[in-house]
Amino acid sequence: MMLVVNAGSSSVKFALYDADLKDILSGSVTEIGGAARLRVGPEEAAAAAPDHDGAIALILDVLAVRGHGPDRLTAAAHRVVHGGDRFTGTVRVTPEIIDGIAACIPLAPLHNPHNLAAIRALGSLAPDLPQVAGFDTAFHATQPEVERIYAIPAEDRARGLRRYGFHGISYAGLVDSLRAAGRLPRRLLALHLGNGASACAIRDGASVATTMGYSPTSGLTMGTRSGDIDPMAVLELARVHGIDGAAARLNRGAGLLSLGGASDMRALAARKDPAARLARAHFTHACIRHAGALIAAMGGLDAVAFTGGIGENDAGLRRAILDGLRWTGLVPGGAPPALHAPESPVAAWIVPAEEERTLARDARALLAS
Ligand SMILES: Nc1ncnc2c1ncn2[C@@H]1O[C@H](COP(=O)(O)OP(=O)(O)O)[C@@H](O)[C@H]1O
Ligand SMILES: CC(=O)OP(=O)(O)O
Ligand SMILES: [Mg+2]
Repeated sequence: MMLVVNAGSSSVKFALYDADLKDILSGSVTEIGGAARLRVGPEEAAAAAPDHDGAIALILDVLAVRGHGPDRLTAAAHRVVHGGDRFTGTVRVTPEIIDGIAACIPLAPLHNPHNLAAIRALGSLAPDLPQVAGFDTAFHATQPEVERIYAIPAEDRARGLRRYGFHGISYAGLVDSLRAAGRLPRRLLALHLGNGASACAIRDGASVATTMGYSPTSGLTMGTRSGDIDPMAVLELARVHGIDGAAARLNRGAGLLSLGGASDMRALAARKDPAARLARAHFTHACIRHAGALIAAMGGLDAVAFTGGIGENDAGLRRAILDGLRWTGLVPGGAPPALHAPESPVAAWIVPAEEERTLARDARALLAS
């Protein structure tokens, strides 16, 4: 039995699979630090999870109570968000790998610490349990050099200052799902819209360009992250608030939270005041504007796919984004999971994020090799 742990910026999701990757149990702790909720299978309830460490401990407790303690596991697989230059594939966790993941913490402060916390918590409960790490950055290793590099001096580029891209486990799973359904188009615009949000141009199943770069702070407007902001504005923030203060503002105090007073899209959708509307409008505009650049980067558009908590659930926001893409020829319509009218030359789909299953499949392949 394999346990998969997916620690995102606002949630920790988990799934248990048997040796054939059949589902045994899955669940999540969401809205960590806010009105946290624990879901185990079909049951959902309010939970005490003030932070990610609390959420991970809660999940391990719940699993143990249900007879799925660490002693019953044969392997664990973890999502790790930033792999830097070092990790471009799934790896077996060793002390050196843990050091390598820790070295990437400054690049993904909302993620890598929690990814490591889950690895360490299981490592101390079950020291002999094989653990595997899959990286969000790996899917983007196919991007061309012009997309990958920033136009900055060579010595700074040599320090690893380049675009990496994230949500790669989600995009890889999405490509697999569409391919399995016989619907993988040549030029796909994929939007992973969750607490963290990004979009990716995928040509023939491979990443060509994406909105996130050096860190998961750039690109689209997010729950608490700014998305794109001029580098000189970042320096001004650092001058006024110090470097750590600027980093905290850009990662934890910006985005929907700064515009609408809440980071949670569902909460914003329920409000009708101007601040909530502006936050949703900024998010929508960023998606449409970046979509244009991504469509150009892959030379046109055959299909759009929405995934992530917002992408899968917020019909109003999806409609607004698709309306903004009518210039591509896309005609919104149809019945979910299809989002396009029968005559539309461009398709659109909802594709549930399958990060846990994708991690499990990769981990199983690695451990079998
Ligand atoms: N029904 C819904 N309508 C609008 N937004 C939703 C809905 N369900 C979930 N969301 C939003 O999805 C986001 C969380 O997405 P998720 O992918 O689970 O997060 P994470 O990035 O932490 O993995 C939150 O902003 C949440 O409000
Ligand atoms: C990379 C990233 O932003 O992940 P999440 O959406 O899970 O926060
Ligand atoms: Mg996520």
